Amino acid sequence: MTAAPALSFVKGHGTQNDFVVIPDPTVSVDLTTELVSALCDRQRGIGADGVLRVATAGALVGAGVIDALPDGVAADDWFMDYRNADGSIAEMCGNGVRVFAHYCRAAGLVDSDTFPVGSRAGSRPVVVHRFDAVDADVSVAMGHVRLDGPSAVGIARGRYIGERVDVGNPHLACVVEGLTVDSLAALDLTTGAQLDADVFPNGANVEILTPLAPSESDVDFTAHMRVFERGVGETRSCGTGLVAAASAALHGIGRDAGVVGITIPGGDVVVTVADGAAVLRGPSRLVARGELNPGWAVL
Ligand SMILES: N[C@@H](CCC[C@H](N)C(=O)O)C(=O)O
Repeated sequence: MTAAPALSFVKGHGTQNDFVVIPDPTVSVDLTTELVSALCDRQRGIGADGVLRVATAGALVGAGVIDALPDGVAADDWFMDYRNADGSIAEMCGNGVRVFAHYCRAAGLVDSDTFPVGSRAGSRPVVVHRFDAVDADVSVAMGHVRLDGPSAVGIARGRYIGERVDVGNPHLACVVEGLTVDSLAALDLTTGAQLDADVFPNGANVEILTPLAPSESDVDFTAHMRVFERGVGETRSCGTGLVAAASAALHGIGRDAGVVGITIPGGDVVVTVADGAAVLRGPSRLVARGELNPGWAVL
């Protein structure tokens, strides 16, 4: 048993998908599974859906945290070293990139509103449309979206068919015919999502959404969604999941492009799909900053 180290942190969220941000430019924090789960624990830690370590890609390669620079990522790029609440590593986190970019801009790590954020899935260029110390509005170029065909998931006593979608990380996006906002809200996600392990050997995130409704506003369609995340459980939002859901829903009505506004329990985002790629736009809020005491948890 070891005592958890003293750490400086920032707490932030993107549509209530919340993160403990750990600035660690020298990569001196050993982000073990135990440390990450303690940080994310809502009773004994700060509480969050995940951890975002802030360091350059080059420093993370030098420390052996990542093996090599991922595609398109330069050594000097700020890199989002993302961990799920259970301590597992995921390739990408769309809401995390918004919060990460907001933190980098507000902390003065970058002096431009457009810059690349490194992730294990590759470079994710961002545009910070506006920011202050607390709030920001950020777009993330989420890269290539790959639709891989159908699969099924069991949730409570129901079985849902969805589209497998790779957004750098794996998803099953299920558009449910006849699902209303009320029946979506009533869905029981407490017992998790049972995926086909042969199809998803590394697990996946599962999105359940209402069919696209045509919109008269500044988006083409709207939908409502809930999500069950790999390594976390139900969260109030998932950026990669929103991109997967918008892409699958458009595909389901025979379109490969469109602007979709999606409401999740944590708020609203806009996903623009075109040319096999997507842009995610939404808010970021930096809620608090502080210091964890030495020995704040026993690991
Ligand atoms: N909340 C994230 C996704 C985080 C990773 C996911 N749980 C996984 O394991 O793939 C997002 O906003 O995209």
